Amino acid sequence: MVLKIEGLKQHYGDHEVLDIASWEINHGIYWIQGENGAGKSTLFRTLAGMLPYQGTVMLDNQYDLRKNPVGYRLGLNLGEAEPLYPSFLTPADLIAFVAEAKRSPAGQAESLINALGIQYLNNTFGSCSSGMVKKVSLAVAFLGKPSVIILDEPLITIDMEARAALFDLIKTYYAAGVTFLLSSHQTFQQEGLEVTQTFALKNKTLIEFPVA
Ligand SMILES: Nc1ncnc2c1ncn2[C@@H]1O[C@H](COP(=O)(O)OP(=O)(O)OP(=O)(O)O)[C@@H](O)[C@H]1O
Repeated sequence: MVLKIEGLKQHYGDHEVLDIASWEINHGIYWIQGENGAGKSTLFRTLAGMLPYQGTVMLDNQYDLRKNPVGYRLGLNLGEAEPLYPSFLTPADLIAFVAEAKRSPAGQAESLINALGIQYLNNTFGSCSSGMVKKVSLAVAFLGKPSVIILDEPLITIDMEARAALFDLIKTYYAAGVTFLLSSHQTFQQEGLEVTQTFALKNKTLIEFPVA
């Protein structure tokens, strides 16, 4: 089991967004669909350990998000839908910082930077285009040796070249054993990406999609 959720509840104030009794996945590429506001980003942020939650989240049968936060966080990366970084920071600073935190192997950051065509590494985020910020956030999501990479709306704002590079990266990392959770309002099919299973986030929970 790569990822297992039990009794997961999530709310903002009185507004309950997630109520997932049980969900588990093995190695694969999973497409998480859902209407605007269904709770996809909330689920991903919860799985990334960014929000307090009720329930249990377990990675690789051994890292409980609450009990083994360091092992868990080394094993699961999130690329946010609309990443925001301090405007004074540079992509070079951010990538170096995350590479160290995620214990990234030598040369990995450079190869991701090249693959995604990230330029102007030493200009501040304040002067980067939104597509460039997104590319940096995608590179950062691959750093280290994660077991799971979650990419929330990975296709927004990036150009065709970066899109092709991203799908190559997903295929390469998947072949090396990484599991992906992807959300997108566009289909992945035309990119030649074989999705293991599709789920829809509906009525606060994850259901197999299409429903049999
Ligand atoms: N920080 C927050 N505080 C309060 N409510 C929030 C917050 N973030 C999200 N919500 C609410 O939680 C619900 C789920 O939002 P979420 O962003 O997780 O949905 P989503 O499925 O990712 O939507 P989209 O497809 O539009 O990105 C929405 O009703 C949203 O208004």
